[in-house]
Amino acid sequence: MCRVVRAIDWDSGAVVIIDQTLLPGRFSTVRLETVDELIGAIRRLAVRGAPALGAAGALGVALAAGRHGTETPEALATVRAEAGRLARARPTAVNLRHGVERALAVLEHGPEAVLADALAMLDTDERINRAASRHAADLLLRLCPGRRLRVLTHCNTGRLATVAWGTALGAIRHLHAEGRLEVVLADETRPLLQGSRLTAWELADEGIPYRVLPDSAAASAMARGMVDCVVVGADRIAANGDTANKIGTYGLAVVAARHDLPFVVVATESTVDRSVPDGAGIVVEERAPEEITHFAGTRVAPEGTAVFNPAFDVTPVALVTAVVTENGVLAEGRGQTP
Ligand SMILES: CSC[C@H]1O[C@H](OP(=O)(O)O)[C@H](O)[C@@H]1O
Repeated sequence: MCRVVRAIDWDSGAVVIIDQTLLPGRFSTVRLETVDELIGAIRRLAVRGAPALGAAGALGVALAAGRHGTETPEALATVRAEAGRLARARPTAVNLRHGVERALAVLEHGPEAVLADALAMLDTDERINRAASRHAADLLLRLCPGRRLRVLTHCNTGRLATVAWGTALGAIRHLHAEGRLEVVLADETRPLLQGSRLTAWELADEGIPYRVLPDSAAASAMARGMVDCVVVGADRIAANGDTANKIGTYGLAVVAARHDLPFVVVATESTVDRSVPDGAGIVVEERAPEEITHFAGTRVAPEGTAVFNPAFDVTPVALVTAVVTENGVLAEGRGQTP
């Protein structure tokens, strides 16, 4: 197992991240000393995942406050302007905005207070993720009694997407630790391959059995009886439980419902946006065409190819067995959970 380094941390006046664009081939950390550098890292998904982005939001405000100070109205205005740009770096992931807002709430108390609060957030992240994923694992065991589970998951929701442990992948870690996991079926998760690059890297590092599959094979795997349940993360959850998550999640929910398989969303309360009544109000990030027209830097689609490249989709809560957070079941869709 590699030395457990947090996906995002603070060191001597800089935000330090694992550069996830280089995994699994190269494990490398990057020091980010300005908000603009942090925004760039967020936009290219060097740091990613809802809870990790929440930490990035809070630590980014600490960077700005430390760099500009908070003594004068002009300094405060500069910090707030940088914080606003940071919060907009990825529009769907509400944790990023929540992390920025949390930090701005203590800005008047000075840079040290902002940093102390952000570091406290880092330290509580693992406890929160372990609690949310514990509730999810217990639910999965109630829904699928008596056997070791074959769990299909999408994207990456582990310690690379959070500060520690993970949400959906955290539930898988609990199941594995208790001998209740047979295999993880990890969608590769095009176009950026968070599944085959990052989830596979985390699972291999811990000796957790897994198979990677094309996103397009997930429906067939469920139809062929290879899957007991589906567990995914979230990037924004509306007040009614509608969930925005990595593109492809909605299709998994439809097929899971078709085959009457449990479909469980694991998230933290910080990913719930109660200002949005339902999924219709969730802004979905559109990403660059090159993510589709190129593969590993090589053009694979003709010049001039138009693309549709949303980073997320929205799953109606009616298709979800349960949305689970550190407080337990937040919302239920398809019938009562036992
Ligand atoms: C534990 S939150 C992980 C969540 O974030 C991912 O999106 P991205 O890789 O673009 O940051 C994906 O939607 C995961 O479910």
